[in-house]
Amino acid sequence: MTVKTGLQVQFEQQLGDTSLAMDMHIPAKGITVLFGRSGAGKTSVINAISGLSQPDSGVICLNDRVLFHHEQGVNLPVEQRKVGYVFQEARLFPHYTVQGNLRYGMKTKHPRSDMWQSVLELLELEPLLARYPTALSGGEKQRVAIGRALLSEPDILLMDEPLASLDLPRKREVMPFLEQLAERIHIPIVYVTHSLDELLRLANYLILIEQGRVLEAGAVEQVWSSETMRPWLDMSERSSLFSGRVHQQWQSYGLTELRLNQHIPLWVQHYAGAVGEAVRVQIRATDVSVVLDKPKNTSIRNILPATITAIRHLHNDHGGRYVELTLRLGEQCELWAMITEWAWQELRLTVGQSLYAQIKGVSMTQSDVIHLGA
Ligand SMILES: Nc1ncnc2c1ncn2[C@@H]1O[C@H](COP(=O)(O)OP(=O)(O)OP(=O)(O)O)[C@@H](O)[C@H]1O
Repeated sequence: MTVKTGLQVQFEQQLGDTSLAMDMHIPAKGITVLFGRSGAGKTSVINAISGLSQPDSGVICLNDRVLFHHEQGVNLPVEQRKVGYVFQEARLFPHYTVQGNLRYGMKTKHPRSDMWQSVLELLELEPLLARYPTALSGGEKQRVAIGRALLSEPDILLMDEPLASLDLPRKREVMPFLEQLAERIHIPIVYVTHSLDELLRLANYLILIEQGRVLEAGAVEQVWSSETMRPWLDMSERSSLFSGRVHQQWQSYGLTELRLNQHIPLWVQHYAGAVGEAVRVQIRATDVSVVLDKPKNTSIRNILPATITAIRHLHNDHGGRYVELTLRLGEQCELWAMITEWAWQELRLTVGQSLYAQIKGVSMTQSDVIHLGA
């Protein structure tokens, strides 16, 4: 195996009746989400990386450090792997204050003050330092657990469903801190989740796992639109993901113009971001319609030239019939539109046909635009 930066994971492991055969590369920076059904093998990957379990064969390398190499007999113990681990439950020591919990995992009792300070600031922990865990909310506990993991100065951060035990308001409270992590912490972050919402908000890179194997891996926008993702998304959730940037603000109308994949303009409801800020945009297939001739005098603000690249007939359990169109907007830029069978038939749509995609600016709200970085 050639040494690349980031994490190389290739191993086989028999766990009860399950045979795992994992092979993946995790980028050196950003959040990599491991996604898949219960029992697919996500936690087993985390355990193999951290050293909590030992594969039967294979190699695990973090940058140029070998953590596990079956043939060479290398199997670094957990404490030498420089791994930060955040579990579903915060697992704080109840008899220590937040400050005591944070100091617990630190290598030196007198850490570099800039490190201590930046973790406190990143996770807004300063006001909590004197409290005991019993006086913290679930979300606050998780922020302390993340802080404790970061203060151990790890080379990689592993997070196994860190929001799963929190209710929705607490999840929303912690999510912005997690979004910040990818921008501010320059180590690989591996994040296990079942939640599509967490995946959409946090993943830079996505690895789909099924029955102990990697089904698909790549940039989240690319994996999201792959066939492998289809079983996860019911019709109302079918959507396209784009990376883009804030291009201009039109304050008097409360609108923001984004540019998708650098050049495709998209007006959305006001998004509070600076010009140039990187964003991810989710466009639901049910919010996209098509028209053969460029419309005039229309209320719709986004009218984009497109070509049909695929047509798929779908039906739901309630007898509803739909047609899903894949529309090419530009190089590596595909948009889905969901229309009725009736419209498909009347417009005589065919693959290769040129037309216009229409997206109502008012249907694109703050929650569809996700901050990615400056
Ligand atoms: N120690 C073990 N002994 C026997 N089987 C195991 C052991 N650990 C895990 N397994 C099995 O290996 C498979 C993968 O488990 P793993 O916990 O990695 O899945 P997962 O994708 O993380 O699931 P979940 O999302 O439910 O946590 C499962 O079928 C599980 O039952």
